[in-house]
Amino acid sequence: MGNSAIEIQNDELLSYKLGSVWKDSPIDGKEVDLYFQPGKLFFTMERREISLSGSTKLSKKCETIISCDNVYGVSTFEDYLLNDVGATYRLSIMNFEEKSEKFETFNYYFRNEEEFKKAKLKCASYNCTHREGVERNICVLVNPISGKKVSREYYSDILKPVLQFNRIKHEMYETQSATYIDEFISELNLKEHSFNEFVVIGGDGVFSQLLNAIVKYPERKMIQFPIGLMPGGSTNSLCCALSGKNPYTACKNIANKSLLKGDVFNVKMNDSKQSIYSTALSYGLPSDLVRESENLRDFFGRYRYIATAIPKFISPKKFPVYKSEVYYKLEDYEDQGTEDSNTEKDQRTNSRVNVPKVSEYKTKSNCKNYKSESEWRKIDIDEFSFHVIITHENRSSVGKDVNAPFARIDDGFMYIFGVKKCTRIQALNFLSKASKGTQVGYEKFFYQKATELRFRNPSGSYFCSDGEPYRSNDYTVKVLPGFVNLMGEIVKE
Ligand SMILES: Nc1ncnc2c1ncn2[C@@H]1O[C@H](COP(=O)(O)OP(=O)(O)OP(=O)(O)O)[C@@H](O)[C@H]1O
Repeated sequence: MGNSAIEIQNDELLSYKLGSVWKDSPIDGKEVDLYFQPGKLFFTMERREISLSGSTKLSKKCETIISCDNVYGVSTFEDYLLNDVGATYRLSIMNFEEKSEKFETFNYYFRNEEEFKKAKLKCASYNCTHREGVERNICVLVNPISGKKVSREYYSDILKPVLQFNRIKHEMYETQSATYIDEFISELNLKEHSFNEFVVIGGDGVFSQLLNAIVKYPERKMIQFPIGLMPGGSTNSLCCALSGKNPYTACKNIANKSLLKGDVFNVKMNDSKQSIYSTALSYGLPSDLVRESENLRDFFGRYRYIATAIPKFISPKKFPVYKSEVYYKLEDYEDQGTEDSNTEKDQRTNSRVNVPKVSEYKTKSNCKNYKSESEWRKIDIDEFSFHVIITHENRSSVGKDVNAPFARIDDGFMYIFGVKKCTRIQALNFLSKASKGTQVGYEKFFYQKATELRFRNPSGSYFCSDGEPYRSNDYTVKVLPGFVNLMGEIVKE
């Protein structure tokens, strides 16, 4: 927010006057005119009378500017005050003050009912309570022990005020144990609660638990519910792909209900156990680190992986090598109708409107027709330091590194990437390159796009998926394109 009379007066022709209003109070508020430049600004002009050599002229001075980038909602109210004022017509704008990281609300009281009704229509796209004609009702799941233990704060200080301002119904539940989500979903009575969306404030692990819990009950169609994420966990890889690292951006995507179809993958083990994952399936060093670091969670928190990794890099023992036979299929597809959807999506991004959203647009991943069944091909490497399967770029909220810059959550593919058998020095070299994002060209690095992967690993070996270890040496992984409705936008950094 700022004051710039000249800029606004030049731009005034592009603006729509919402009405003549009292600022802050219908009784003794300042009289101003409220303007709106769609996707850009709300601003007010103060009307003042100035005397010029005996005659009086009306002059206008810009009074308040609110950038749409910082608007988290616009609500309208028809209040009836029990005093002389009678009916009042209020338009409230929720603004995020970046410097103080605080929300503030601007209230404008219309003098004229007709103007208020027109203003309400003009700002209709800011009505976040209803999307696609349906009243929203969100089940918010908060993991109080994940990551830096900020999930509760993210709920009370960011999400809750934004949902309340936008009059979006929600109920919050804190996970009470490691099995809470599974039990919660199995007992959830949708007739009683009528939820139609989920929000997870926590890490990749709880999101994965939710996904696996809801697919167990296909008849309840919860997989159709949009799922929003706020980065309360240690790594928040999926949230980083949807909203970046900033909890406010994540909250805005939830308020907007900005939807995209996210790819996940399905893992089938030799004992026919099957699960759905969203973040990463790792084999080799990272999977050992996850297993070995779990008992350090209480002491080191999100730094437990680093605490476990350091001894591996300084120990005189041989640097670990992991055998693995990897086969992949890459089915080709035809892209249909993506031009329209991209144009619409670009317009949305360019408009810089915050809370309003384009509710329906085709996403890339629902527009694919597979052309041909491809054959299994073997990756020409048998010994690795590690390999990882992901469906998105795998950015962590802790560091600046991006593990798979070639992957996007809605591109319809998964990717296997990793480091071939290497020495300790080469591994350190890789880490240094990865921290600068230059690992893709490194000779020890490899990656392969795939629609299906099959693994044959030494017996007794483990892999880790979404932070959970599994013992299996024979497993198949298949991408499920556009399987889950996620609230977010592809992060471009
Ligand atoms: N109240 C609780 N007590 C003990 N464990 C819990 C509780 N609530 C959730 N959990 C477990 O915490 C684990 C980790 O959760 P989560 O993924 O949110 O955080 P994280 O591991 O810190 O972050 P990330 O997955 O992004 O690295 C999950 O396996 C979940 O089952």
